Amino acid sequence: MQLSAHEVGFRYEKKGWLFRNVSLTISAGEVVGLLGPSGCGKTTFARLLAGYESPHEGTILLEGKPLGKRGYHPVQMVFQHPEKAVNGRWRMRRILEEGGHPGDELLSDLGIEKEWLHRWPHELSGGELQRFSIARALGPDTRFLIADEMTTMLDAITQAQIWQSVRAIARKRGMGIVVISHEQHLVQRICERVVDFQQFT
Ligand SMILES: Nc1ncnc2c1ncn2[C@@H]1O[C@H](COP(=O)(O)OP(=O)(O)OP(=O)(O)O)[C@@H](O)[C@H]1O
Repeated sequence: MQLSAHEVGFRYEKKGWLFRNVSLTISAGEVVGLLGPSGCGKTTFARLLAGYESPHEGTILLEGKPLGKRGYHPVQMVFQHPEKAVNGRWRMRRILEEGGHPGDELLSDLGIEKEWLHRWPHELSGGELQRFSIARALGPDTRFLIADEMTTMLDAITQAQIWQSVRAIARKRGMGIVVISHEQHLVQRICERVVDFQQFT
């Protein structure tokens, strides 16, 4: 299983090219880092990989085929601010089960306690809430996870715990991960390969 970008280019309306000629392949089970200064287009590129937007040039292929527009998307994204990604008027169980029914094994692998399922989002810490966002993104059909500054807001211990869990799950499932972060040391510690995105701008 491979997720690949072939000579991908993107521009926002009335602006010049944000990036062009991005060619990158991520294989099942691989952990790839994307580094680059703020504003160079990393999040935009991540949104293309996850199918939120379409490129103006080039193609994004999963296993050699264009990404489908319908059904469960096998490339899932987790963002920096979990509180923005959840409905504050739903309890955690409902939020978690929005896209399916994650098994007990996944919840325990991510360190999610059963008791948290009855709480409201504001009754959890940022790290606890981010574990739910990750669980929601890791449906059984997820093949690639795009972690866009996924642990930037968390303290070093929580950050390390979450990455340990996510990497273990990825190894178990053969899932690929794209790590987008400003934190060079984090990227270098957890990624097998690091791509400097600035070269495409
Ligand atoms: N919807 C949009 N419409 C117009 N311009 C946008 C839009 N979204 C982002 N941009 C611009 O595109 C550029 C790239 O943004 P993007 O968020 O992809 O960069 P980034 O590398 O992820 O930055 P950061 O590391 O700060 O999150 C920025 O200049 C941003 O202002």
